[in-house]
Amino acid sequence: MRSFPVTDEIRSYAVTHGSWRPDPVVHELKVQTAELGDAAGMQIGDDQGQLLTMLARLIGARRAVEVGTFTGYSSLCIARGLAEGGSLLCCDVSVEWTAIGQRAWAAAGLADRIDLRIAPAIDTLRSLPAAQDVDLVFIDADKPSYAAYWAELVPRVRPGGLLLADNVLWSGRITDPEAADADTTALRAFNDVVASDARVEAVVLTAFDGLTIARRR
Ligand SMILES: C[S@@+](CC[C@H](N)C(=O)[O-])C[C@H]1O[C@@H](n2cnc3c(N)ncnc32)[C@H](O)[C@@H]1O
Repeated sequence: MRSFPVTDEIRSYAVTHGSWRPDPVVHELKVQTAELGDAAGMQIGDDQGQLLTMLARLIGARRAVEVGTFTGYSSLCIARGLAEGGSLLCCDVSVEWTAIGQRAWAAAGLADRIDLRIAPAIDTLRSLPAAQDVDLVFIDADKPSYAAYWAELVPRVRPGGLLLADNVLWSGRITDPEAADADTTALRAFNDVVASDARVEAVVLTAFDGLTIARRR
């Protein structure tokens, strides 16, 4: 088994050898996000963004749901991978952060594909129709609610659809016996829920901050 530390240089090399390289819209979005200070660390990287686009393309996603939008970069990556006529429902509680995203989506010509709901995500998800017609889900919000989001979303994902959950290895703290904070504890419980859920088949990528990819049976 080979593994090595992924430096910024390696990540940049990888991204420039993939499709969907950062363009001026993405550059401006990153500049505005960086101005937020520490919060900017919540934004996914370009390599993960390319993967989101590719996964959406691979399954021909038309209906997608994102839980945790922040300044809209992951949403932009999902939206650009949607099939013609596709739509993305975005859930967040921050008007300030998502306003940055809305400007980027408009500049990228993707605004008409994205429906932003400002409310606690659990309320938005519970208000969705029960129909099993969602193709792709990306969970990247408050960690203690991951299991509740999962419970709402799994029944709504169509067979062959994907549920993705970010940060599931939590910078390695997930296996640190000294780590007993609420987020780490919740992520451990969430990972156990996914691993024992017979409705999906799942893999936990050790890339990024840990990404679960679960395929609905
Ligand atoms: C890690 S950030 C999302 C990052 C984003 N996916 C990206 O890559 O740019 C988490 C987001 O979840 C949102 N959030 C936290 N608690 C929430 C809740 N209960 N309901 C909806 N959104 C929530 C925060 O406002 C924040 O924007």
